[in-house]
Parts: sequence; structure tokens; C-alpha cells
Amino acid sequence: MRPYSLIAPAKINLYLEILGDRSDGYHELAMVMQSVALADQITLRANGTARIQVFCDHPDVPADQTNLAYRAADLMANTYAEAYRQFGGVDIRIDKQIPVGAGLAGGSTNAAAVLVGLDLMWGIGITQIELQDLGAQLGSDVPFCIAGGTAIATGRGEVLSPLPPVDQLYVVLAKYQSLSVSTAWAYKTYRQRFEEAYIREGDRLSDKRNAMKSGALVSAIDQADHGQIGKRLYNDFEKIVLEEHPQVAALKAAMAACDPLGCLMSGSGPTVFALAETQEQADRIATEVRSVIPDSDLKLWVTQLYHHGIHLAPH
Ligand SMILES: C[C@](O)(CO)[C@H](O)COP(=O)(O)OP(=O)(O)OC[C@H]1O[C@@H](n2ccc(N)nc2=O)[C@H](O)[C@@H]1O
Ligand SMILES: Nc1ncnc2c1ncn2[C@@H]1O[C@H](COP(=O)(O)OP(=O)(O)OP(=O)(O)O)[C@@H](O)[C@H]1O
Repeated sequence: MRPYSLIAPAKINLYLEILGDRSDGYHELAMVMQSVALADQITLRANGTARIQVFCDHPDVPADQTNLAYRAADLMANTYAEAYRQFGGVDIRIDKQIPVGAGLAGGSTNAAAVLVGLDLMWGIGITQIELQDLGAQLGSDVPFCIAGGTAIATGRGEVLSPLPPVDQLYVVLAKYQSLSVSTAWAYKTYRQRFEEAYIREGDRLSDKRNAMKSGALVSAIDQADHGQIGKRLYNDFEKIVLEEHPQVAALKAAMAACDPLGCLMSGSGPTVFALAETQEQADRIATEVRSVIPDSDLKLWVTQLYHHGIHLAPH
């Protein structure tokens, strides 16, 4: 059987607001999510055994059963046991380009690629909605990673409503290689630090300083108003992560000083991104940030908005 290679794009959060807590222990969110062209490549190969194996040469990515790509294949094998019996085990090779523990959904997009890829390989024909339901069992970001593009995400992040694609803006991503932030830590710390600042509205907790401002960003996206898109970026996690890691605060300040359309930390961090109108502007921002922060631990990428989720790699 021929191998299947898939492109698994990273995401950034253009808007992330924590609206309250939920009975399942997760948090209710209002987000605007956006795919970027920076992507991992996932290759699936039938291995003629009954085993699922993960291969990845990135030192921070586990190759065992804790890998989200492994867990996605295991979920497919359990859900579609007949297909698994027929086609057997699979080798999953991860070519890791997305930084790990970065707030860019690296693990989630790998899991999404395995769901989409095994559906193709096993010829099942699962609908996108069904694939996203499966994905939600693996992580809150997985359903978005399957569909990609630009979308409003609510619930715990799995309830999606697509937005029109934003034109081709460029994105500078910046991350200290040795610094990662755990998503669970970010949610826990947000609750601890900001509980007093919440105002109770019935059974919803909301931080009135930015409550429900996502509408302005969504209108800006609808109107393709790049200036307003840049001005309306927001992330509730930014304050706690920037306080905990002053070097990330300095990085964001250095980016903001380059006059981008806007800049923000993505997800639970610590990657900071800047939006730019042209590739030249993005290159200039990257060069200026590098000259202000010559630290070799700081990594920069110039990429662009991406209008697709998981798809087959071109031959
Ligand atoms: C920060 C974001 O990346 C924004 O897109 C996501 O909310 C995180 O998505 P994810 O990595 O897929 O997260 P999950 O694997 O579902 O959950 C990791 C941990 O984050 C917390 N979590 C996540 C999502 C959510 N809506 N509420 C939460 O409290 C939970 O403590 C959970 O144990
Ligand atoms: N396929 C995978 N790729 C990257 N990390 C993985 C993978 N599977 C498991 N992990 C583990 O998950 C942890 C989080 O990595 P990941 O890159 O997904 O974080 P993230 O980008 O912050 O995610 P998110 O934005 O969804 O919160 C890492 O510490 C890593 O050990």
C-alpha cells in the first residue's frame, strides 16, 4: 500500500478570551483561530504488523504512546477495528518544523493529520464533522486543526464556525527555543491570578476588562480591514505568561516597536507573532527583532496566513 504524506499546519490565536469555567474542568472560550503556513509533514506507512509506531527525531517529541499522533492512530484503530484488522499497523513519521510547547498546536495538528490520513489510507470516508468529534477526544485544538483556515472557536475550543479567509498577510513568529509553556499551567495560573478580577454573571465568570470584544475582530475580518485586524488582537494568557517570563515581554516589546499591523502571544505561549502587510515588512521586522535581541536561543520564522487545514502533501 502506498504511503500517505500529509501537511499539518500550525495555528495562531488572533483572539483568545477565557469566559468562564465548565463542569468538565475545562474553560469556556471565545477565540478566533488562524492557520499559518509553517507546518509539520506526517507520513503514514502500513508496516505489516499489528503495531502503531512513531518516528520523530526532535528531542522534545516523545516517540511512545504519549505522542498525540500515536493516540490519534490508537483512537482510529479502536473506533474502526474492522479497518485496523484489515490494514494492520502503521508507522507514523513526523517531520517536525513547528516548535514544541509553543502555543502553535504542534501536537494537535499531528493528531489531526493522523485522523485524516488513516481515513484516506483505510478508505473509510469519515465526514469532517465525525473526524472533528474524534479529534475533540484527543484535544481541544484538534478539531480546528482538521479544518484549518480562519474560524471562531467556542465551547472548549471545539465548536467551530468558519470565517472568510483573510487575504495574504505575512506572519513573523518568534520563540526562545529553550522556553516552553505548559497549557495546563497557563489555565491553572490564569484562574489563580485573576479569579478576584472576575465579575460573576449568573453562572458565567467573565473578566469585564475585555469581555466579548471578539465581535470587533470578527467584523474587521469580514471587512478585510487589515489595520483593524492588527489592532483587535487579544489574548487573556498574555499577561500571566509575560509576567512569568520577562524575556517574552521584552520580545513582544521589540516586535511592537517595529510597527507591525499588530502583535500578540499565541495560545498559551510563549510564541509571539506579528502580522505584516507584505513579505518585505515581515522580513524587516524579523531582521530588526534579531538586531535588538541577538540571543542565539531566539528563533524567528517568516511565514504567512494559510487557508487550509490538513491536506495531502503534493508529490
Ligand atoms: C490554549 C489553546 O491552544 C488555545 O487554542 C487551547 O485552549 C489548548 O488546547 P489543547 O492543547 O488542545 O488543550 P487540551 O489538550 O484539550 O487540554 C490541555 C489542558 O488545558 C486545559 N484546558 C484546555 C482547553 C480549555 N478550553 N480549557 C482548559 O482548561 C485543561 O487543563 C487541559 O488539561
Ligand atoms: N506529536 C507531537 N508533537 C509535539 N509535541 C508532542 C507531540 N505529542 C506529544 N507531545 C508533547 O506535548 C507537549 C506540548 O507540545 P505542543 O507542541 O503540542 O504544544 P503547544 O503548541 O503549546 O500546543 P497547544 O497550542 O495546542 O496548547 C510537548 O511537551 C510534547 O512532549
